[in-house]
Amino acid sequence: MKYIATMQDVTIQSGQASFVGSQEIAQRIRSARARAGFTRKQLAAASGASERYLAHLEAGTGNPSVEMLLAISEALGMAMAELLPMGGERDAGVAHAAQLLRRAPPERVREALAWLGERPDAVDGKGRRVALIGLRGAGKSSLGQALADRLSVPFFEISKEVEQRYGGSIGVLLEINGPAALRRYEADVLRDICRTNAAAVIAAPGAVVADGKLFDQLLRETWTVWLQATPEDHMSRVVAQGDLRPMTGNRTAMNDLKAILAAREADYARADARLDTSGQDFNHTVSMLEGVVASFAG
Ligand SMILES: Nc1ncnc2c1ncn2[C@@H]1O[C@H](COP(=O)(O)OP(=O)(O)O)[C@@H](O)[C@H]1O
Ligand SMILES: O=C(O)C1=C[C@@H](OP(=O)(O)O)[C@@H](O)[C@H](O)C1
Ligand SMILES: [Mg+2]
Repeated sequence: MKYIATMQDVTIQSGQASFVGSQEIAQRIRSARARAGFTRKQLAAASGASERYLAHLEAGTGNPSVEMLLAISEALGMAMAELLPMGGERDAGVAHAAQLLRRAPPERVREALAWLGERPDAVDGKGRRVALIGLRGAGKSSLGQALADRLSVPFFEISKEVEQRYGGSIGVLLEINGPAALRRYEADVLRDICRTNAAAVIAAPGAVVADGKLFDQLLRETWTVWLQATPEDHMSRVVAQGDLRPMTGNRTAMNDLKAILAAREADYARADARLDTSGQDFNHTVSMLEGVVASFAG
């Protein structure tokens, strides 16, 4: 087995092996897992690592093999380099610039691309397609359908389209074919919706930001709106629907929800617009959303 650290790097702290960079790898795995909305158990199942082993890695006391880091990064839908200190870049300046770009709003990224001589994506590539993003309970499905009705355009829910195309539930798809297959289905469904509909409202999967490629595709091909709500509203809306999927069997549900929101905030913030849906009734929110969308189309 190959190890990331050489023996000289390994120091023994209270009986556990740790090495230079182990804390940074630990932090990157923790935040990538929160962004993906995986419990430790789910990541263990998807990557083949044991829960106990993941706990060590996330505490900075594990010493992962290249093979294991690769399995974890694939389960999280990211490049292995993203789990390594300095984003896998050898030059600290390039690593810092890459980090800033990942967090920058779309217009700054377009400016940076233009400065580098790259042609930014044409704005009309988004047509009159609107995609709603946000955590479970934000209102992607319900506000999305209501907005599509008001605008008289078709409504698509990416997860439902995937299930239809696959011929089974997302749960079964994940269990049998794995997360990479789900990502392929989502990307194909989005591409086909955009190819065949100049105008549409699309509800993105809640965890869309965890898949960098899919999220980039969505930002390029649709006008995106981040539906925001307080953690309390997210929780009460999901509970009111009787669906406890993200929180099942989890005693620290509210803390987890807050951690997922915090971990995803910078990514959700890349949307073209945001709308706070908390503290107001549903129909008023639909009207506000209509106003936001009108500002895109002019
Ligand atoms: N102001 C509001 N904005 C959005 N949803 C609201 C609002 N007030 C109440 N709700 C309710 O909250 C729930 C949002 O859930 P849903 O649309 O399924 O979200 P998502 O698809 O993002 O998980 C719906 O049942 C909706 O009727
Ligand atoms: O945000 C998330 O991590 C999730 C959101 C849910 O999707 P919707 O918000 O599209 O219902 C569902 O796929 C799953 O519970 C994970
Ligand atoms: Mg939904």
